[in-house]
Order: sequence, then structure tokens, then C-alpha cells
Amino acid sequence: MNAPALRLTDLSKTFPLGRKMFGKSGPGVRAVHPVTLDVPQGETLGIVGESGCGKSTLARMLVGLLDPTTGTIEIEGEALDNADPALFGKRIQYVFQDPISSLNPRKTIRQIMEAPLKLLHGMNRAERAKRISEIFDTVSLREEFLDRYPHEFSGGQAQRIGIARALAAQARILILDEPVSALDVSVQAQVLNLLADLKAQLGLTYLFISHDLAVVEAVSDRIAVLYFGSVVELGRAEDVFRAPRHPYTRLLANSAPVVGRALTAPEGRETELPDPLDPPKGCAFRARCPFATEICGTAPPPLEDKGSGHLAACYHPLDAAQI
Ligand SMILES: Nc1ncnc2c1ncn2[C@@H]1O[C@H](COP(=O)(O)OP(=O)(O)OP(=O)(O)O)[C@@H](O)[C@H]1O
Repeated sequence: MNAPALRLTDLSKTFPLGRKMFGKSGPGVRAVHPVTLDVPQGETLGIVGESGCGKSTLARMLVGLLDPTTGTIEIEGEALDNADPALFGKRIQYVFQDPISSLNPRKTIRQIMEAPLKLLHGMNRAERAKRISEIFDTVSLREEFLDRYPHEFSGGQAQRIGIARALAAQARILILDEPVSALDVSVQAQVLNLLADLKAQLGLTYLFISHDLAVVEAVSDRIAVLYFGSVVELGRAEDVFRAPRHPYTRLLANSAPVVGRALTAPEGRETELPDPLDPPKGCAFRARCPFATEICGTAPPPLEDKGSGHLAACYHPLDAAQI
């Protein structure tokens, strides 16, 4: 069997707060609790969760922008070494939410496209020109765009350029961080279609981060739900929002699709995330959960298979009658 495209083992991140006192570091914000997860080759894994649940921190560790506090990242069976950022760049690339501001405004598109070909693959001028021409053809961009600057493009064109830049590195895993949220609805579908075509054509693996549950459900094979830095549910895209096992996922699904609306909670229950500086001892969702009992305050529930490969971290997983 092939090694998974991506294997995370106990990957976590704590941001230290304040200076070290008497040689000891102060308290920290635990942004991502240890995550253990395989992403098979060719899969699109959707990652959802409300603001502050750790999506960006997780994604930034995966592309080498942040050092993990614990754990390892393996790509196609090979451990990534943080000391060699170029190794990350060739294997895994980030496509940003805001395509225009993620491209260097002082560089032409040609310069932007050439950088990974030169730095990561040592290509000469002729090789770079040939490769850029092939990539532009793949993403349906005209070569006359190459001598223009990022601000001259619409959001949809700029996102195609962002995707083209990620392809130039020849990475086979793309982290798509809200890749269509900043685009008009009519353009969103074009970019999503392009991503689907590229995946089929090039055998790519995607991690698709979004607040838009309908988009995530449509594009993903599996979905991971993050809450307060932990994966609390993981299952097939068709099951996670339609037959959630974790009460948080049900809350998330019931709160959609109104973007930006505060999540609702049963009367008398908390609506806020716990304080990251003073994390609760047991399940982080228990103050918001209508099913919480004593056991929920003892220790965080482990992420376990609740049937047919559908995982949830909950002592009282929902059954069909509760959905
Ligand atoms: N550099 C940092 N220093 C300290 N705390 C941080 C830092 N970056 C993120 N955090 C904290 O880590 C937690 C997770 O943040 P993160 O940005 O990963 O969440 P997110 O799910 O991506 O949110 P959003 O959807 O708003 O981007 C939050 O409590 C945040 O305040």
C-alpha cells in the first residue's frame, strides 16, 4: 500500500506567552492540541471550525512557517525536517485566502512564477520559460499576463496566479486556506472547478480550510472538525454534517449557512470558546454541550471510531434520533 500523502503524529503547537522567568517559560496558548491523522494520496480533506480553533496554526506548521511544539510531519513516508525549508516547498504549498495581497506587489507575475523554479528546482532561463508556459496553459491564464503586476488582476485571476505559483513548486499537496472566500460567488465556482480539474489531472492531495460548510461538503472526501485546537470529529464528507456524532458538529451544521453569525447554544449554556490561557480539564465543549455529564469534566475524550470509520471525541456521541 502507498504511504499516505501526509501523516501527522502528535502534532501540537503552544505559543509561549511572556518572557522566561528564572529559566522557566511562562504559561502558553495551546493553539493546536496533539493531532494524529493520515491523509491518503489524492484525498481532499476539509478542515472546519470556528474562528480561533487552530486551523491556521495547523496549516502554518504543515508548510514550515511555524515550528511544531511536539510531533512530526511525514510526507509520502518521509519525515520533514524543519531545518530545510526548501524540502517543505517542494512537497507542500500554501494557497492563501487573499490572492492579491499574498503576491509581492513589486514583482511581475513572471518574477513571482520564476522564484520557485529557480530556488527549489534550479532551472535555467529556458527551462523556466517552458515550465511557466505549461503551467499557465494548465490553469487557463494568458501568457501576456506575465509582465504585469498583481494589482492589475481581478480576484479570480489573482487566485489562478496563486494556484499557478503553488504548482510551479511541483508540490503534490496543496493547503487551500479559504481559497474562494474572498471571491464573488460567480467566480468561486470557476476556481473550484479549476481545483477539481487540477486534482484529477495531476493527482494532487488537498487540505481545504473553510468557514463555508456547503463548499467544504461539496469538495471534500473527508472532513475534520476542529474545536479549541483538537480534532473532535472526522468522517466522510457525506456523513459529517448530515449525521454528526459530536454535538459541536451538530451546532456548527445547524448554525450554517449564515456566515459570521454567532453560534447559538441551548438556553443557559456558554456560547464562547473556553479561555485558551485557562483551558478546562475535561472536554472543552462541555460548557456549551446539552448532553454534558460528570465524566465530561474528568479528561478530554479521545478521538475514537464510533462506527464505520466515523471518528468523534465525545463521551456521549449523538445517535440517529438526536440529529
Ligand atoms: N502568534 C500567536 N501567539 C499567541 N497566540 C496565538 C498566535 N497565533 C494564534 N494564536 C492563538 O491560537 C489559537 C488558534 O488560532 P488560529 O489563528 O490558528 O485559529 P483559526 O481557526 O485559524 O482562526 P481564524 O478562522 O480566525 O483564522 C487562538 O486562540 C489564537 O489566539
